[in-house]
Amino acid sequence: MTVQSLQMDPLVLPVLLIVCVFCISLFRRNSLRGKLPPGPTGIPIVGNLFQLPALRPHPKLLEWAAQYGEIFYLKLGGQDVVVLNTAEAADELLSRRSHNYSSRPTPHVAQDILRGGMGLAFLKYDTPFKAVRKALQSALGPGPSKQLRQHQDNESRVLLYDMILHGDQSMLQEPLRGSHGKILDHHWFAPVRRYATSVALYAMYGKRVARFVDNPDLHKIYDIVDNFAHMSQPGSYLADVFPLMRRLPDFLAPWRVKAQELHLWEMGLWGGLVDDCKAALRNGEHRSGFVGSYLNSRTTAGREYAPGKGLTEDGWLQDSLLAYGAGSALEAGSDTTAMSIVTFVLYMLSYPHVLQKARAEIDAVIGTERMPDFDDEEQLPYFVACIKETMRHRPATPLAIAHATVEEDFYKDYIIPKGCTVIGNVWAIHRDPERFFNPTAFIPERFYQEGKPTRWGTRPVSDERDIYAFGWGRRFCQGSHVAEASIFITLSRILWGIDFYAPLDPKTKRPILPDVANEETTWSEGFVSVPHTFKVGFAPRSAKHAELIRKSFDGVQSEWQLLGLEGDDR
Ligand code: HEM
Repeated sequence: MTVQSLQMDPLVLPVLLIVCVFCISLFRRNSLRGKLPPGPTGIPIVGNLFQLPALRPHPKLLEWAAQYGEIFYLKLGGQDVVVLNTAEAADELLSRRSHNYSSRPTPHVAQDILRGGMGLAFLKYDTPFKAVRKALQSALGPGPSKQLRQHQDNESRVLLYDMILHGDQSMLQEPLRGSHGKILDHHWFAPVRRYATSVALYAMYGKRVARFVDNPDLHKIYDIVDNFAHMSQPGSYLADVFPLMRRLPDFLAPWRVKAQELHLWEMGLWGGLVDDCKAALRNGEHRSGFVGSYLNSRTTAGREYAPGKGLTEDGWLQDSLLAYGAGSALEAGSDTTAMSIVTFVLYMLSYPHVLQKARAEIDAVIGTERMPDFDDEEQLPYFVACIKETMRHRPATPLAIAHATVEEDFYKDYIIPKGCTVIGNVWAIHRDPERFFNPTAFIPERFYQEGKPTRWGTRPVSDERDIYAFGWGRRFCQGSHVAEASIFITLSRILWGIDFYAPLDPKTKRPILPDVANEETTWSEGFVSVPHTFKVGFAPRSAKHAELIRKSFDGVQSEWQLLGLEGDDR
């Protein structure tokens, strides 16, 4: 073909251009793939999707961490995924470069449809997210969260009373099912969950949970949490992984119709709680809690009426976004806290010599005339070390919540693509033998120095961190101050005042307990991995302890009355 003939054919130039663009993109893709972190080989189209158990991914990710080291790459359907397995790599990318690593991968069905695009935990890193996070900081930040402590103090007194009342019930009968078929109203997990939900409900809406047996409102909260956890699980919907499926019409996409229905059902609860705070404000009632005070400020700024799911022109959260912001915080704070308390009880029963040492410390500092208080924390370094070691050994969220990149980035020799899911592998980091001697053993002493207060070591600042149970950077758990205070006050008081014991095997006379090391039989699936129910009995440690617990429960009832809050109904 001559230059002359090329000039003559008008189609040649565009075809050449297309071929060039194709070659350049193929070359770029190949060179990019060459620089991706190493990882297991997948199969075409689905990549590694079927190699990773969707509901219990952390053991497999630990296995790959041992094989590939600090960073590895997976392809899950169309999604790039990078997994960070050392504290150094995760701190560098998720904390120090958090301007780029603070977005989220979006589970399409759970976030875009079920949550109407407003669920806080999966909001992209943009203006609405920043506005919600900033607003919530006024209730959950280090300073404001201290104002919640009086309430946590009171609710923990109710929890102690409930445990005494519960006695051996869990050991003597199989747990009765609650109204929605899942909540175990008469199992000892129920009063612990009540405590955690009540604290979060008060922090958000100035209300409390006064009963846990046959309480449909409480069950609805648990239903919403369960449902979201299930629907947001990777692998639940093909439409999450293959975007083309999102174009199917409704009659071929029943998941969309179902998620739309459930969105209305969720809004009934979260929107109703906001409406309730609005009504209280209009009636001139003082309501503590984030939503009440946010609405108060918004009204003063002339934005009383702000329907919608985004932000007003001057940056206030509109009603639906406010409803989901508060609702998401309540969800995030309920089961994580409750199950951290339950997990601690399981570990203390599994390691009686540790329980004995922690209790001896508490007894020596507190005595029998009063209960432990927040101010006692520095005097209880071994006990705090036990909490930390439990959170290290069994973090409630073994993979935290995945982050996502906003822009392409480089780490060492590797490229991290734009829009890549980035998992901070808490499970592998907490089991890194370079960091923790004999990591599978439960040894609170690793965090303990006699005579020195134990730092929590859970803060976002990388250099002061021991453990990563609350995640990283600009997505770091916003409720960590509330969570730590709850865990400290409830558990120090339980160890102080209550004897807890597992049933004994009639033949061996050994306690019947789930094995903490058995992943499948002891721990639930799901992104919050918690113990399956197990039997425990509770009794006051002495008549004196019992009297103090009962008196303080009565005292709290008077306080609820003074505060205009519902009294406990048992
Ligand atoms: C032991 C109890 C808790 C644990 C283990 C826990 C753990 C976590 C983790 C791992 C994350 C994700 C962090 C990341 O993306 O890097 C998170 C996010 C969050 N947590 Fe917690 N949490 C607990 C209690 C609470 C409480 C009590 C509240 C509030 C009352 C709360 C509110 C939140 C919120 C609002 C987020 C979402 C932050 C975002 O996406 O930007 N959490 N939590």
